[in-house]
Amino acid sequence: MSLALEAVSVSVGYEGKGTTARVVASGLTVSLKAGEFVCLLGPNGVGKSTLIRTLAGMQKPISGSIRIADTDLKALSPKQKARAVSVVLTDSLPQGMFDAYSVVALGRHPHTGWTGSLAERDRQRIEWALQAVGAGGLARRQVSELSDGERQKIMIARALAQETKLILLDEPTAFLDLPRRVELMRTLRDLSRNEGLSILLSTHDLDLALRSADRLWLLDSEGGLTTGIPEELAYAGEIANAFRSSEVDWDNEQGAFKMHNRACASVTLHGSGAIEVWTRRALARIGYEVGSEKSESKIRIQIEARGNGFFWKVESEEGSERFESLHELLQGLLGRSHQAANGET
Ligand SMILES: Nc1ncnc2c1ncn2[C@@H]1O[C@H](COP(=O)(O)OP(=O)(O)OP(=O)(O)O)[C@@H](O)[C@H]1O
Repeated sequence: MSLALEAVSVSVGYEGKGTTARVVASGLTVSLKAGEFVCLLGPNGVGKSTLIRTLAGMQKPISGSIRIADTDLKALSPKQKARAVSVVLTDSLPQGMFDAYSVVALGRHPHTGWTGSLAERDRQRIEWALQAVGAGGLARRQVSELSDGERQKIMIARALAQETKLILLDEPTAFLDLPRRVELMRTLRDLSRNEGLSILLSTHDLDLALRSADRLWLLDSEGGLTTGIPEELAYAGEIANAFRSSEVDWDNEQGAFKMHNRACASVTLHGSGAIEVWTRRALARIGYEVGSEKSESKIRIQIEARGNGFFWKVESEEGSERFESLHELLQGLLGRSHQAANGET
């Protein structure tokens, strides 16, 4: 399969004052296949934006070579580059007195003549790009009057209007609410599959990336880059390593980070279905660890069905208590913790 993008031994960073460069990440050898949808993940400040800007030819690599569709990036003229790769940066949302259609039309620049006048084909592509990101209704609105999320969509439509086979996006979901983030990821993934576009996007949305990317590029705080399919990287503990922190633990069964458990007591929990899941989460939130049946926990919580709802029975050395709601259960347990902390019996 041909490669849409290939980086060999690339170091990225910034020219320092004098001769020393500030290297952010080095020795990066990585590629993006045609039609592949890849998410770039990594903790704050590891160099995701720097890498995206470098791969897009907006800043020079400190060393190494970058090829786009088998051509050295350095050999491309600005117009050839604009036909080969489009970029969406979060810090470049459009301002000013333009309507959204005009901003998307700017994406046609590499395809129009020197007058910039739009042919029928250009107009069709602009319409298609607006529809593809669900922004058809925004076309005649002034960009200065759009929300950040709406302007983000317009910038993505502009990149689509540019009609490149390679699209690089830096945190395109940053301003979107959860349903819009899911929609956008799905749209981009479908575009890569249906239109054969190669898409690389950086994101902090780990869960969405795990669920939608064909492959992940994982940049760690030592500047190392690990790539692989999401499930293999998660299972092998690579994601946990890249985001290691004293505040969170990676839960390999849930495929998510959870807050580091500073458990004040252990309980056993008996129940099933969604109510069991949410009871478990509520207990974890107030610092109770749910142990297995074999654990030495002295508190046993049983969830029982009652009519359309549930009640919670708590058995311990102090006797048995019944709580009519999850809220009451938590109040009861917090009362116990408080008494224990004050040495009361
Ligand atoms: N113009 C610049 N000049 C010098 N250093 C910079 C410049 N821009 C960014 N940096 C530094 O480069 C490093 C990587 O920054 P970058 O923005 O690429 O990280 P990131 O992974 O995208 O972070 P985040 O997840 O917070 O967006 C940081 O230490 C940052 O301070």
